Amino acid sequence: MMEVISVNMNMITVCCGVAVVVLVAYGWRFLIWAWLRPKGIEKSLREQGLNGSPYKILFGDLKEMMETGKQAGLKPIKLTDSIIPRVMPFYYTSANKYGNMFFTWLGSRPMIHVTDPPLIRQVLANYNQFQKRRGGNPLSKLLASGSLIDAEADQWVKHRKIITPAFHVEKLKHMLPAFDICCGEMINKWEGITKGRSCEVDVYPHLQTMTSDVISRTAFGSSYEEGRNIFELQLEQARLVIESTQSVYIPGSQFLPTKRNRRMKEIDQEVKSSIRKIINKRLTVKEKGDVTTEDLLGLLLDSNDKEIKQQGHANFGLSVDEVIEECKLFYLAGQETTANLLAWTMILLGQHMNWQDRARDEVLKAFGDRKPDIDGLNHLKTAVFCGVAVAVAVAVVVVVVYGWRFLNWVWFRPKGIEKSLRAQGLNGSPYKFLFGDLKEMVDTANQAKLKPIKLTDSIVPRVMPFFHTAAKTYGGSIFFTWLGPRPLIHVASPPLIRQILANYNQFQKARGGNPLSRMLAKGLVDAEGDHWVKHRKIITPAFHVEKLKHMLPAFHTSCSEMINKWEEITKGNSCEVDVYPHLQTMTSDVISRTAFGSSYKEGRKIFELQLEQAKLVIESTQSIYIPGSRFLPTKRNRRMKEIDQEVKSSIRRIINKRLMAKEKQEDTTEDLLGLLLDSNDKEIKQQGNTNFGLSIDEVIEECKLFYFAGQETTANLLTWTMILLGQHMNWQDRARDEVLKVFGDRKPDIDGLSHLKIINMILHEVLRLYPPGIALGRMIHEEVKIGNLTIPPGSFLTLHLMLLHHDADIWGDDVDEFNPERFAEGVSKATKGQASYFPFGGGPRICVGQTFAILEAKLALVMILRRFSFELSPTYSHAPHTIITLQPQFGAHLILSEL
Ligand code: HEM
Repeated sequence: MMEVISVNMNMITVCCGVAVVVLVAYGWRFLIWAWLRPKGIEKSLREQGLNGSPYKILFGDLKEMMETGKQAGLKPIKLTDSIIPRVMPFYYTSANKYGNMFFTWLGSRPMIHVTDPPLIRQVLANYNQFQKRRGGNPLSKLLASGSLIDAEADQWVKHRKIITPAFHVEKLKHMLPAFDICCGEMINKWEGITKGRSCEVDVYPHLQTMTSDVISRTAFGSSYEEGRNIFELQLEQARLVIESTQSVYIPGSQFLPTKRNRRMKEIDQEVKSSIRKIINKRLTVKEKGDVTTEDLLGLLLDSNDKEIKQQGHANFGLSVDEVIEECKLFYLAGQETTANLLAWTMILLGQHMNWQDRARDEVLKAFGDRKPDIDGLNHLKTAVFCGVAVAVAVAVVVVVVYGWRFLNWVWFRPKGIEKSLRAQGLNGSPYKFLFGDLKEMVDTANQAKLKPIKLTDSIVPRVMPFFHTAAKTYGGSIFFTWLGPRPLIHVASPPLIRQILANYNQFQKARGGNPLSRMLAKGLVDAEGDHWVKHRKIITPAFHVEKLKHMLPAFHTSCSEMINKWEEITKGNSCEVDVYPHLQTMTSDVISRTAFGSSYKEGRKIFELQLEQAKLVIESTQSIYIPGSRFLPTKRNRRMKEIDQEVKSSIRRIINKRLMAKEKQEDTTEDLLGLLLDSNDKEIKQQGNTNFGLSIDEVIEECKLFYFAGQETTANLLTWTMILLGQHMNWQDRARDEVLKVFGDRKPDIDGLSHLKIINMILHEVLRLYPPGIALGRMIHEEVKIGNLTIPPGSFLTLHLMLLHHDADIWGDDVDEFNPERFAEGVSKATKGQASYFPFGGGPRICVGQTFAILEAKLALVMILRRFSFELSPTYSHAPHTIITLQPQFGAHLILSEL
């Protein structure tokens, strides 16, 4: 139960709170990065006389770049037009406006544009100072990482030194036959198309195939066929990389086992192992003393060997992995560039026939019908070399496409929602960029936790300081604040809360945040729709009071063990004890026994593992959650997976044992697991299909949930009860009198427990003042009406049980006092008929373990009251706070006196 409360209500108040704390911690850094730093840089650049565009928060010029790019791409240009305004429209306009050296903004980073030749020369000459650009989607590194194009500093020097000889003109000479073959194949194809006549051909793909063929042959020579296969794989890889850069890159997402990621890794491995095979073959040939230097790979290996020999150490050479990366790079760097050069050359010569004629004359003069050789080629003057640099702006465009969406999410949408909520008469805090109210929430919570309060103070301002103030400022029963850019609608109005809880399909459990927390609790508490209906139907019978009867002995054993411990501590006298950890152990023991019965010992081990898991989950939510990071093999992640598997396999073992006993017709229905399996069987038989039952995995999740939902909630209820009875001795005496009257020295039974009126009133009052779950969290997936208000999709809802329970208009002026008398005639009398008391939630999703928890608490109180009198110790500090559930921050120190 308590877990349920935690998961649900505190989805908002706690889990989100943690995320908020983390976000806020980085808020200042973010502000510097997104605003203060760029504005400072802009000022300094302008002071130095540089012109440029004014910085616009976060996105800089991205929007304009994207829009002008899109616009320019809409229509072709005239053959006589300059291509610059079409290819780079934003820079073209900026250069016209700001001169030949200026700045614009790539998001919050300045981009300095240099078009002045001496400056460009200076930048290119100082390769160490002006390094290659980095960042973006790391998947693109699958194409060419660790190679020359990507290396810097010493690494670059080494690679360049080894690779350069392979491209020496003397070596290239030997590659002419390969060029010749590839080009011959293309020309044969064209002849096949034209068949001696004229024919339209899109030459671009042909030229691309030809240049890729050239790389396969020149790089891998005799292993040309394998090389071709590698090229095809690299081509597929390039397509996948481009595809992946067209969706927003989420750090860590490359580790997700998506179809695309798996294929990319497969290709990477296949390419590497193919190249490795070629290299190994080549190295074996080399060892035999055969000449292997006719292709780029051979030349590279040769040059590498020479360098190692010259320097006397293998560190000066390239490793096999580095050679592999260089081979991959040959394709990436050498294929499309050359294909483009040839394509533009053909387009221009197709337009300027005089130049085509001049070039042809020159070729015929130089070679006639001879095969072209290197000397002849060097003497061709007309074949103009035009360097092409086309592909640079792609990454920028991708960033820009998503820039607009982000801006909408972080500013325009929340501002629109705020306007619409206010127009409907709802009050709330003004939206603040990106973080909403997160910073204030965290600051006020931290502040409130610093000191304890007086026993007579209201606990609301300490437990939920921000919402308490917000409720006062914006008018109580419904208002809004901001959880980052998402609206958080706070509801503390009894009819509205009833409406929301009744419509469990429209108002679903809050989701999001760190998915690791789902390792703790899935099952019923987390299910929605039909799935929830099925689970709830199967689980409910296990919590029927008739079944719970049989669990009393387990409650009794666990409680006796705790009392024995207290007796050992007090030794017949009085003694101060922090009862909080004892009560926690007791309630966890109760779950182990009631859930797993005869397998109690294994159950206990499972609980310990779950406890460790909870600690690791809390730890993990205290660092920024990076989507996908849970797949990283960190120590914590590995331990969490280990625990998850161990817990699951332990529960699976218990279940299998139970199923075998069932087959032998032994009675196995004495504990929650047995009852659950029984109910599951019945449902399957009734419906005639296993789909209507729970799978073993689902049963496992429900068992885990028993710990998560039932342990801490009940421990807190008992702890606050002891604290309040230790403070209000008159109520402690009245409770003890009742216990002695009903049971005397008898073992408590279910009938007696249901006749404890005073204790019932006390528990109600404790749950009113100290509900283990202080609020319930919900979220809206589609636009919905709450009362007269239209609430937009994506909103979070917080149903404030605690605010309702502490509302003086409902409970009267003594609202903050402990007065169980108010429940003397039942809950509806106490609430004056208003639905204002929800310690166990409400509607169809009301706590399934409510009776279980109350029975357990009653039995424990009976046993404690009969054995001990207790009062608050002078060392007790009153400091209620929430870590998922409402807990005593500094423990529950009581003086226990044996009776
Ligand atoms: C004092 C003790 C407890 C309190 C105050 C409590 C409170 C709650 C609340 C408020 C909810 C509703 C959450 C929501 O609607 O978002 C809930 C649900 C639930 N509780 Fe409890 N709970 C307690 C003990 C237990 C125990 C002992 C168990 C089981 C052993 C349990 C199991 C559950 C489950 C499975 C749900 C989910 C029900 C559903 O979604 O259908 N709870 N609890």
